[in-house]
This record gives sequence, structure tokens and C-alpha cells, in this order.
Amino acid sequence: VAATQVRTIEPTVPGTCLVQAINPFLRTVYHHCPPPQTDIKRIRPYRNPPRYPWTHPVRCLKAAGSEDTPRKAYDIRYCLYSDATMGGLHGLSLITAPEIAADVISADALEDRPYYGGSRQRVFVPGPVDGAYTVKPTPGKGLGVVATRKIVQGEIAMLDLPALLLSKAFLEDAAPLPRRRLIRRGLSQLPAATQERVYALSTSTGGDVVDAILGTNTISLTLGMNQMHLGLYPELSRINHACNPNAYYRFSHRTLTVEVVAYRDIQPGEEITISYAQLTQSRTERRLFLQNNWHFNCSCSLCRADVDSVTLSEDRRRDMRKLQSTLVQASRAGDYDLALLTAETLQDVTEAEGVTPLRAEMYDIIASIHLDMRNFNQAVRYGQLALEAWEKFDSVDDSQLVAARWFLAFVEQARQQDQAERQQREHDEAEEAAMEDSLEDFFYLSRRRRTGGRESNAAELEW
Ligand SMILES: C[S@@+](CC[C@H](N)C(=O)[O-])C[C@H]1O[C@@H](n2cnc3c(N)ncnc32)[C@H](O)[C@@H]1O
Repeated sequence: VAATQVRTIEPTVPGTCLVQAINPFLRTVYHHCPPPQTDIKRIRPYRNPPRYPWTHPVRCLKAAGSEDTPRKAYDIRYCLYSDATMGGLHGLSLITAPEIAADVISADALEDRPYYGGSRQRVFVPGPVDGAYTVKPTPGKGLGVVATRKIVQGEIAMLDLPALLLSKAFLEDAAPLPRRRLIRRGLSQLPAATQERVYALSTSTGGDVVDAILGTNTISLTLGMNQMHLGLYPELSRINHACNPNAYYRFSHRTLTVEVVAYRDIQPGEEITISYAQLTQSRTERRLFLQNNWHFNCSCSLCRADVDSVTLSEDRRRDMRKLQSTLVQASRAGDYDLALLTAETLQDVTEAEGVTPLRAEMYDIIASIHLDMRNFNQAVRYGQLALEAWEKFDSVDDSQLVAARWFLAFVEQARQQDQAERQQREHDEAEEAAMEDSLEDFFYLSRRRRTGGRESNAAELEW
């Protein structure tokens, strides 16, 4: 059903809350399920209403309907929500289904976040962290992001907030005209400085200017229950691609921020790069992917390197792909020995390739495999390593740090329970053995009584 009409919303949408557990350890973060975010009046019946964050009237595209499926009052598919105050004067426009907008609010993404980093109380400003880089021209690639100080492995170099978040289904369903009109309106509802930054972004994919900005600069992410969306992050958009990047970005569902993290130490003057393609793709696949999606011929160091070093890298990436899938399959199948071995090998291979993911994430995985294997000491050891690494990481989204603390408490509880069960088992076995002994004694004595004290194998056999 094509969506054709742009109109101001009437409060009609029934809906359910799709609140997603960001982390399995954090099941109780959300205490209420907010209503679909189409109408302010509907918030009143809720006991703990979330802040109504939208600064502009909500506008929706309705499904057009057809003879087979006539349009119903609640056929609203996608609405435009703008919070021009999000992140200070940054602002956000979101085009998505009403229940996903509700989910975004429930996950406290739009809360004011002037500080972060627990006791360190860092001031939250999108852009370079502690003056980590500057944006300037790079040879053959337009603007790029260049380090102005040393950035150490695992450090966050950049923070960014989205200017636009768009449901992929909306982009596919809506006809070009209403789609562009709604997106342009979303952009026009952002603060002037953010609009300027968006309209100054690279448009290398060509065509309609808004389509080109989105085509060149957006990243894929999921909102709600794994619903695909595109995010436009003005600062992140200046980072160029490299097949062997020295950084990567992490998206946080809870805060909607992205954080750019160094894969390895980055020296002052070095360009900060990320991979637009999946690291585990082959060189040919990557180049095709970049050409199809960004319309450029990759000229990064790996694409220019001699055949031998490329082949070595290709082999490692193929190994990474295999190991990743083995890790998932082995964990699902409960083959924890294999999962553990695979996780450790994966760590070695990614280190050799210079693209080690956050150590804390690896420790988290290894710790939980040990817990599944009931290796409590090892689970605590890796859990503590994870906790220390998350503390140092200093993310805007502290859910992993909280989960790491929670994990250690959980391991202690599981250990005590395991100990209690073992003691109970030992106690039961001892009782059973004692019972068997006393039965044996009883039979032995009665046998002696019957045989008048004469023992024989034949008599024993009778029993
Ligand atoms: C997200 S933008 C990156 C920032 C962009 N250079 C700018 O000036 O804003 C993506 C565009 O940058 C250029 N680009 C990024 N990485 C490149 C690379 N490795 N080689 C050549 N061009 C690249 C391409 O034009 C691509 O479509």
C-alpha cells in the first residue's frame, strides 16, 4: 500500500509499546509503556507519563488504502516527530511508526544529557572528545577527519547525535514526492545551525539534493524491535572510508548517540577512518559495495597495497567471518568449550588484522561463556576485566557498565546456589549411602542369624 498523503495528525492510533531490552541484564529499566506518540492528550491517563518532547505538530503519512484494503482510521504508517531542543541546540527529526517513536521516548533517548561519565562528569558536547581531531580537506576524498592528538586504542574520539532518523520501511513505502516533502519539513524543523551543517554535507551519490545527502551520509541502525532505520549524523558524516580502518562507531539505542572508537592507537596528523562496508567482506565485494552505494572507487591503503599483503588480510577476514558464525552457532548449541576457544581465536585474528573490537565486549562474551560452563572463578575474572574496561571506556551510554556490575553480582549468586545444590546433592548421596549400608548390615545380620554364623558365597548369592 503506497502512502500518498501528508496531513496533520488526528489522535487515533491504537498501539502497543515495543520497548526493547537494550541488554538482557537490564530488564527492569523501563517502568511504563508510553502511548503511541501521535497525540499529547493521550498521555494524560498514564501514571508516569514521559516528557512530551516534540516541539512541532506531529505530521503523518497515511496508507492510501485500496479496494481490497480500505483505509481505516488507524492506518497511519509513519509520522514526523521533531524535537528541536534535543542535545542542546542540536535537534532531531524522526520519521517512523508511532509505536517506535514511543519506544524512543521510553528509552530516555531524548532526555537532556548535559553530563556523562559517572563520577568523572564529562560535559556532553557532540564533536571531538578533548580536541581529538579537526575536519579538513584530504587528498582525493573531499573533507575528512584528522587527529590532532594521539588517540589511544579503545578511546572515544567523537560523539555525535542524529539530525534525522528515518524508518527504512517509510523510505521504501512512500512515493518520492511525499517522502521528500516530509523529510524536507523534518529538516526545516531543526535549529538553523544544524540545518546548515546538513545541507553542507557531501552529495557524491547525486540526484535530488536531499536524496543525495541521505544516500551519501546515512548509517543503518535499528530502533524498536529491530526495525531498520537510517540515521544522519552530521559529524560522523565527515569520516572517510578505509578498508583497514583505524576506528569504528558504536550506536546506542538508549541515547541515540554514536561514539567513534579507535581500533588501534592513532597518531596526530593521521586521518581517522571507518569502514563503510563489512570488515568480513572480500576486497572485491567491498569495492563493489562502495561503488554501488557511494559511487566512489576506493583508494584506501589496502586497496592500493601489493597482492601479498592483501591476500594475507583477505585470509584473516575470511577467518573472522567463519569464527563469528561458529561463535554464534556454538553458543546457541550450548557447545561452550568450542564457543570459548572460538572467542579467544577471534580475539587473536582481529588483533593481527588491527581491528580488535572493544576489549570489554570480548571480556563480556568470554565471562558469560564461563558462567554457562559454571566456571565461576573464570567468570568472575573476566567479568572484573570487563567491568574495569567499561569503566575506562567512559561511554555516554552506561548500560554496559551497569550490566557488568550486575553480572558480577549474578555470578556470586549463581555460585552460592551451585554450592548449595552441590551440598544438598552430597548430603542426599551420603544419606543414600548410609541407608544402603544399614540395609546391608541388616541383611548381613539376618543372614548370619539364619545360617547360624556360617558364611558362604552360596548363602550370599541367595540374597
Ligand atoms: C560520508 S562522506 C565522507 C566525508 C566526505 N569526504 C566529505 O567531504 O564530507 C562519503 C563520501 O566521501 C568520499 N569518500 C569517502 N571515503 C573515500 C575513499 N576511501 N576514497 C575516495 N572517496 C571517499 C566519497 O565521495 C563518499 O561518497
